[in-house]
Amino acid sequence: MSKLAQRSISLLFAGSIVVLLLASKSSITTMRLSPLDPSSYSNAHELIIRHVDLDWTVNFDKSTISGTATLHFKLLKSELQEIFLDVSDITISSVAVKTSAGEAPVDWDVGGTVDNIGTKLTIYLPTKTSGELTLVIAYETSPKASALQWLTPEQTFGKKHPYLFSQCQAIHARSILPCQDTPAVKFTYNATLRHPTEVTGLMSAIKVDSEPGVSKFQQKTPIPSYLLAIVVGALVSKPIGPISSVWAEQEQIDEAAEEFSQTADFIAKAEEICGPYVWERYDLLVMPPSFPFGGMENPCLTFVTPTLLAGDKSLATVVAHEIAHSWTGNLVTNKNFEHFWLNEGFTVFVEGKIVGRLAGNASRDFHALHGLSELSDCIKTQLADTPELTKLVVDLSECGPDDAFSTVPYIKGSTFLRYLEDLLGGPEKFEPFFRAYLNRFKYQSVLTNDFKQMLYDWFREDPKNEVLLERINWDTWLFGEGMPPVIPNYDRSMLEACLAHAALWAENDLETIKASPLLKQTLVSVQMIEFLAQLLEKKTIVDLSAEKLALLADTYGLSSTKNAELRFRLVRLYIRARLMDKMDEILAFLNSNFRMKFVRPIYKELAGWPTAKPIAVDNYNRVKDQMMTVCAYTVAKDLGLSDAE
Ligand SMILES: CC/C=C\C/C=C\C[C@@H](O)/C=C/C=C/C=C\[C@@H](O)CCCC(=O)O
Ligand SMILES: [Zn+2]
Repeated sequence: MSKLAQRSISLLFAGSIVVLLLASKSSITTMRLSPLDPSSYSNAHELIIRHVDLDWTVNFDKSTISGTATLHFKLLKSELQEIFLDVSDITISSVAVKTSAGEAPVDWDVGGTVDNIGTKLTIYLPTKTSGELTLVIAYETSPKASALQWLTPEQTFGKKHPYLFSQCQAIHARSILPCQDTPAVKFTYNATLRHPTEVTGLMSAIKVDSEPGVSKFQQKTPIPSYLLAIVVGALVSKPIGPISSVWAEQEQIDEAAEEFSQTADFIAKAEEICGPYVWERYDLLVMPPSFPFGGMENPCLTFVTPTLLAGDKSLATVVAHEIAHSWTGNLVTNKNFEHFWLNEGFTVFVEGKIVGRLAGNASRDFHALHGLSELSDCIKTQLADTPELTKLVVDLSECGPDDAFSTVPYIKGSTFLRYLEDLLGGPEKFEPFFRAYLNRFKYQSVLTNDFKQMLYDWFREDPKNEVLLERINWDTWLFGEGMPPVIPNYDRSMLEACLAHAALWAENDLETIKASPLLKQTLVSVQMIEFLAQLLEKKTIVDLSAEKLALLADTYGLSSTKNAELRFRLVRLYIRARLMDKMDEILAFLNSNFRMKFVRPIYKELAGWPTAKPIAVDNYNRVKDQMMTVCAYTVAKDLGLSDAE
């Protein structure tokens, strides 16, 4: 973890920088900021936020949000004298304790900034307190708040109105409000949002009231801070199900409604698997192309990338994934991001079950096998220099969650659950346990041990399971590096055609390929994606030339495809073939969206091609201001640019 280990620390007192230290690796190698969460300063073992009232004004002219956050705490300890909160690039103007008698200002200071983590806000309580406590904090965010992206009208489809959106996971909520920015703590929230009258404001909550320029929201189900979300822009909506509408700019609304027409079916299957849906609404919002992820499970309003708009619903499984989060992640939440697999591995597992129920078990297994291809690619490329990040449970005491993010918790985690399901008697035995686990831990935050303990308690009811439970090598699954230690016995029927096509193109010259009867076989979109993924996995491809890739693109209609997963892989083949003639096409895809899943591997591959690297760096410098902070930061690292180290 050496490259990640360095966290620079600066001390600030009431806004002014006093000392700047660069912590040496050795002085902080075992630093854990708080007992519950290595990525948070909060003393959440001593008090917890139960409810937040936000009064926010969105200032497009300054690219800031200003207003107040009223934090309602429950104290877990008597005689508490200090409260530690997380902040990042926030300017605080006042902190007051609120009682029935009014508001009384209290002392506070900020200090101890750790790179990629943020700053500690200490609030000094005047009298020894116990029970409950309410703090009112008046503040303004920075134009560079890492959770926010501000778009000019020119950067939107409609070109008329500005646009603001947030992405708080994992630890960026601290850049939009002072809080205990740890998933160990859950709170309900109410918000009053003031914004220009011509645009619409939405949040990860139910809209309870609106008048021109003011929208009010209520989230009655407790959420961790990373699920706080806001969007303000020229948005319209279209109903797509009994509890669902899709939101987008006018130009994309019809396309989006069609692409995501299976939403209600996904919800129905998810309820069969997980239990009743508690969030009242499930709306979707199609984001601008700079949204850095495929989807974000913001409660009541999932955010999705426009790169899902393939035209044939082939990428809509991301919506099934986000729906599954309504239980796994949003109801039962990882206590800190070292146990992120409890959110993501569980969600991919449910996503697979939704696919299985709607399209059959062959599709479920194909989906899982495709996940393993993505995992293998990620381990060999993105994580080649940081094998410790291929563990299911990672150590975040030395690096920020954004640095540790990968597909490992998703795919290794879901593979582990499938292994457990197969071992312990299949879906018939495992699903009742799974539902009971969700029911037991709903509204709570959990660690891996909570899951393990419940699994043992449940399956030990039948003594015959003892011998099966003994077979589980928890240590290797949780702390072993690399690919999963056991690959379940998946149905490979849909994969075979992908392997055959990949072998054909990798092992043969043009004439042999042209004559192959395999070319008459039709592959569905998801098989096409997997076929290209398999081709990219090949160590050598015979005659990887412009002609061969032109024939490939032509044969499978790749040049004109709208499918971003296909374009992503085609572009990577162009780079592998060192096709400088294709640089415009490569850059066009690279600049068409800033979803990290796509742009990071492409930049990384360009960085490994000496002639192309300066072009990639130059392109990055030109467009980085259009990226979200997390994307700009991680791509800079992938390109080996020093300011990201
Ligand atoms: C083991 C990793 C530890 C911590 C990482 C946790 C969060 C990291 C952060 O960068 C935020 C991630 C947010 C993800 C949101 C949605 C994903 O499901 C998208 C997956 C990739 C994609 O499809 O684009
Ligand atoms: Zn997810």
